Amino acid sequence: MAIVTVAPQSPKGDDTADFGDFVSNEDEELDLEEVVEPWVKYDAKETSHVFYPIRVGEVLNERYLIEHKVGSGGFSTVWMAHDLQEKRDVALKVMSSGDYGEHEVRMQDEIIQTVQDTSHLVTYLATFFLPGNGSRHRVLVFPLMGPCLCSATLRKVTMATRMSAAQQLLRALENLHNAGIVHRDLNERNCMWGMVPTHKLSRSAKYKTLGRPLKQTIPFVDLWKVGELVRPIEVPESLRTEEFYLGDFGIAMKLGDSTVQRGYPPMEFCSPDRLHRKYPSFACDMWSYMVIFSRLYLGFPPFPTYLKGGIISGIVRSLGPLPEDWKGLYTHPGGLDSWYDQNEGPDPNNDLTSTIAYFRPDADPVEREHVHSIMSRVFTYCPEKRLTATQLLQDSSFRAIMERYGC
Ligand SMILES: Nc1ncnc2c1ncn2[C@@H]1O[C@H](COP(=O)(O)OP(=O)(O)OP(=O)(O)O)[C@@H](O)[C@H]1O
Repeated sequence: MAIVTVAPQSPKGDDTADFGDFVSNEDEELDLEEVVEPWVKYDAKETSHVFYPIRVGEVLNERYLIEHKVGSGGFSTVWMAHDLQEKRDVALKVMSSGDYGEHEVRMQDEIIQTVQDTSHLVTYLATFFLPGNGSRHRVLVFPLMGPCLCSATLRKVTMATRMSAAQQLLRALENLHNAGIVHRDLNERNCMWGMVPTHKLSRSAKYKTLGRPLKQTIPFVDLWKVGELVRPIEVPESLRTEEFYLGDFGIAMKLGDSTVQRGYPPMEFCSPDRLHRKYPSFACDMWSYMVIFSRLYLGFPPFPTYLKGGIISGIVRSLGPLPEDWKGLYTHPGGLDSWYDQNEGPDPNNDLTSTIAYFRPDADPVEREHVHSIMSRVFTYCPEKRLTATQLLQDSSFRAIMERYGC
C-alpha cells in the first residue's frame, strides 16, 4: 500500500465554512474537559509519545477533510473525515508520535491476507504519515463505524439486536482464531455497530444528526501548530445498523510469535489466567468475549469491581477460589491470599445463577439455565477447559438462546 508523507493544508476557498462552536464560558469548558483527551497528551514536555494536534476544518494528506471528532484512546485520537477523493466519510486514527501503529498495521496486513472472512473485522482502507514536531505520526484510515458497546447504546437496543451482536462477534472471533490470531484486547470500546453512510448529508445535516462540534483550542501547551479539543460525535439510533464489528488490533498477535506487544484488555475484560502471568491464548479472548456476552445479555457486567481486591474478588465471589498454584503470580499489587483458599466456595447469593436471576428476572427458568450453561463453560479458570469460539457457536445452549431471539 502506498504511503505518502505530506503536510496538512487548509481547504481552499472555504473560509466561511461552519466547523462547529468554540466554548463560550467556563461551564462549557468544564463540560468539554470531561469528554476529551487530557491536554497534556499534546505536550512534548510531559510525554515522549505526543498526540498530533488537529483542528476541525483542516485537510490531511491533501484528501481527508476533518469534520468532527470520534474519540480518543491511550495512543491515538480518532476523527471523522470526509474523503474528498472517494467522496465518503471515514474514521482517521491518528497515532501518537513514535512507533505506535506499526504493529497494528502489520497485524492488519496479516488479517487481510490470512483471515478467510473479514466482513466483521474493522480493517484499514489506507495509511499515511503526518510529519510532526521532530517526529512523525502514523494515520490509519478506517470505514466510519457506529456506536461502541457503551451502556447508553445498550439501553436503547432490543434483546434480539443484542443477541445478534453476540453471535456476529463470536463468528468474527472464530475467523480470527482460525487464522491463528489472538486479539488480546476484546473490550466494549473495540466492538462497534455499523453506521448508515453519512456522505450524502451536507455538513450542517451531519452536525444536526451527530451533534455540533463543541471545541477549544488546546490550552496551556506552546504548540507548533493549531489543534483543538473537540467533543465527540453522538451516533443516534437512526444511524446505527444491525451489523456488529470487532476492531483495534493494536496488541493482537499471531499464536507462536516470539515477541509479544505489551498490554492487557481493561481489567473487567481480562481473563484471570492472564492476570496470573499465563501466556496470551485464544482462551483469554474467550473469557473477554463472555464478559461482553454477559454485558449484552444481562445489560450489566457479570462481576463487580467494587469489592476489596477489585475485579478478581468479584470473580472469586461468583465462581469460587482460583487455582492454588496461581498464588504469588498475580500481576498487580493488592492481591489477596483468600482468592486461593480452596476451603471457600462461590457465594450462593452472588454466584452465576443468582446474578442471572437478579439481572434478568423476566427470563424463564429454561432460558436462564441455558445462559448459566453458556457462562459457566467459558468462565472457567483453566484456559484449556474453556470452550473455543467454534465449540460455543455449536453449543446447544448457545444455539437455543440465539433461536429464542430470532438470530
Ligand atoms: N473506525 C471507527 N469508527 C468509529 N469509531 C471508532 C473507529 N475506530 C475507533 N473508534 C472509536 O474511537 C474511540 C477511540 O478508539 P481508539 O482505538 O483510539 O482507543 P481505545 O480502543 O478506546 O483505547 P486504547 O487504544 O487505549 O485501548 C473508541 O471509542 C472507539 O470505539
